[in-house]
Order: sequence, then structure tokens, then C-alpha cells
Amino acid sequence: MIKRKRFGQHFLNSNSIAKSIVVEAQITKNDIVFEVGTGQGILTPLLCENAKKVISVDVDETLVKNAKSKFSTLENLVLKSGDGFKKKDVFTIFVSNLPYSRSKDAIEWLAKTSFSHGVIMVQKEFAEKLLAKSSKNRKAISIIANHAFKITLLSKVGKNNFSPPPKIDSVILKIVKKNKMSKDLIQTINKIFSYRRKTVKNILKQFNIESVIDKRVDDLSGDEIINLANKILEK
Ligand SMILES: C[S@@+](CC[C@H](N)C(=O)[O-])C[C@H]1O[C@@H](n2cnc3c(N)ncnc32)[C@H](O)[C@@H]1O
Repeated sequence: MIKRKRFGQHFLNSNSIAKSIVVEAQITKNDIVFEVGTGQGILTPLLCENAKKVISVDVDETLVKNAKSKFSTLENLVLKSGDGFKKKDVFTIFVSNLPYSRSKDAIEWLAKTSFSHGVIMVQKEFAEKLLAKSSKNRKAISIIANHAFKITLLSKVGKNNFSPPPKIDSVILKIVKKNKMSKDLIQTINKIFSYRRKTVKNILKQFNIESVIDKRVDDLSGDEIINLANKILEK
């Protein structure tokens, strides 16, 4: 039996918010849109109106079956079941009201994938990590996200715009791809953050690299952390 709770099934119930997400996605008739989480399909037909093709995936086979019968006349729609973050489809635009428990996986997967831009809905707290200005609130995912994308906060969405309402408010973000990242670079950034109290000198020592830098990870800029990760990978 499917445990739906862990799939983050809080469905958007506001048509005006759905329309604003699609407008912000700036879809043209040349675009292939990839949607993770078809849900009850509030976004899916709107995406189809604008795109050349829409690939929409949901892990819940019942939802996919319902969507197949509801949207059977949409010729540019491909509905798939399974884990959207394991699919290998090629696309130009990503749109998703993300299943919140998969937000970090989604960002790492998108960082490794080639596409132009996307619009995503995430929990407010997760967005705060991505947009953190102070290094204290920064996590590895903040560094990964900001290296891979230009991120813009578009709007806040109250919990009552979902059925059933989640416990926390959400926000809509626009992400524009800047850099495609390798799996190794992502892994190394995560590793550096597991040593965030150590100095650069001591971190590099573990990889047999000599350094005199006494700064801690929290004292480094995002670019300096990327450079540090690349240095470790070059070894
Ligand atoms: C927050 S709901 C959004 C649904 C719909 N797009 C909306 O806006 O109402 C998240 C959806 O993602 C689906 N989902 C969860 N994990 C998934 C995964 N790994 N791959 C694809 N879909 C997933 C859930 O079944 C659910 O339908």
C-alpha cells in the first residue's frame, strides 16, 4: 500500500496561483516542460496550453491513472509514473510544486541536469536556507543551489491555498540555470559542510593537501567554498 503522507500530497487549490506559476515559467511553443508531481493536475493543462510538450510525472499511480483519463485529449502531454528525480527526460523548463520531503534531492538533481529555468514551490523554511545571507544559516544545499542557479523569490503562498493544508507556509521561487554541476562536486560540498567547524588548513590536510588558510568554512564565501571543493577534487 502506498504511504501517501510521505509523498507530500498537499494539492494547490488556487487557480490564480497556478496561473501565476505558469506565467512566471515563461513557456514558449519551443519548450519541453518537465513537471514533477502531477497531483490532481492543477498546473498540468495550463502548462500544455503554452508548451510544445509537457512531461508530467507522479509517484502515485492512482493519480497518474486519474490524470490519464482527465487529460486524454491533451496531445502534447506525456504522463508517467515513478520517481520524477530518477527520470532521464530532456527538457528546457522545470515546473513543480515540490513534494517537500524531496526538496533537497530535487535541487541536487536539478543542479546536475541541463535546462534553462524553472519555477518551484518549496516550504518557506527551505527557501530561507537557499536565500540565506548570513553564513550561519547557510547549509551545503545553499552553496549548491546558488552555484547552480540564480534564485529569485517570487511570492509567498499561505497554507490555506492547499488541500489538505500543510503545517508551514510556502514560497514560489524562480531558478535560472547558471552552472551544471557534477555529482562529485555536489558530494564534496556536502562533505566540506560536515567539517564546517574545522579550518580550511585542517580540512585540506585530510586530503593530503597543504594549506596555511586558517579560516573556517563559515568564514568563506560561496565562491571560496566552490574553489575549495574543486581543489579537493583536483587532487
Ligand atoms: C505538493 S503535491 C503537488 C501536486 C500538484 N502539482 C499541485 O500543485 O497540486 C506533490 C506531488 O508530488 C508527488 N510526488 C511525491 N514524490 C514524488 C516523486 N519522487 N516523483 C514524482 N512525484 C512525486 C505526490 O504524489 C504529489 O502528487
